[in-house]
Amino acid sequence: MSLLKVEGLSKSFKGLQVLKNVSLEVEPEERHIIIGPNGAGKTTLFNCITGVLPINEGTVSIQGKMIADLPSHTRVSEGMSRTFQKNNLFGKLTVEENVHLAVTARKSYRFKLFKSLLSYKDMQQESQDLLKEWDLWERRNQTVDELSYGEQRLVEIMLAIATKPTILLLDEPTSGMSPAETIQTTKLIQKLPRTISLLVIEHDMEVVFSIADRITVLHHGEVFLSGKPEEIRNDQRVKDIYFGGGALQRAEA
Ligand SMILES: Nc1ncnc2c1ncn2[C@@H]1O[C@H](COP(=O)(O)OP(=O)(O)OP(=O)(O)O)[C@@H](O)[C@H]1O
Repeated sequence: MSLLKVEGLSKSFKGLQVLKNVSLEVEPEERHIIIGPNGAGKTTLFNCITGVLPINEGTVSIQGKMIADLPSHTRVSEGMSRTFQKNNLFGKLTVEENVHLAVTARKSYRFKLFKSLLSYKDMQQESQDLLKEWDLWERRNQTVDELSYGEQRLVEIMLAIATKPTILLLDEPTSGMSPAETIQTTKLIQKLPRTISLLVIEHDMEVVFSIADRITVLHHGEVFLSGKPEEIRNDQRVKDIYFGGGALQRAEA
């Protein structure tokens, strides 16, 4: 059974149809990347899957459970977590305080009946482990506002991981990052445990091809093609219509 299944999803804004009959699946352990030009509807698709926007038609399910009518915040308890294109962090708090809040929120949400059993030390340890795994240990006492944009994006991914998702949606995780930060972030995403399935929007083709098990091409709000990275890379229509050859050729180099 698919972990995430989207079927026949359509979305319009005041008569402008932005998504048309979109269907896609994410299998357990899969790393599924969505590509497509600006305005193709990628972020709108994420907003519909995560419940930030209501959908007009179609279904969204996680492990067979229909979630299209669930409010956005309750989808975390179904194992879904996401990052946004714009940071969603507490800028005046330190990096460690941000991660600690995310860990605490998850634990108190899942175990609210047993609050007295929660160990502050366990949560602190979990926060510190995350900071080390995500190469942010040296930055732990700095406020988020003091970090570079790329580091802030890294913190945001780390906070999404702190909710212990089974499926993680990353919206352009490397956008606005320096080349070095992009390489670092790509490596960290590659190192994520396979117990976290990924659905990722990404423009950087080198990042796409170094992460993807499967790629879906979205074009004018419709699924243009979906397949294994090599099928997408070698598809002449994708090369011609989408990238004019350039982006894919750079990724091949
Ligand atoms: N809230 C909204 N109201 C009206 N139109 C919207 C809204 N959100 C998105 N759109 C329109 O929907 C279309 C798809 O936008 P979307 O941001 O989903 O594309 P995208 O593929 O994520 O683009 P990008 O790669 O630039 O982030 C665009 O034409 C956009 O103007």
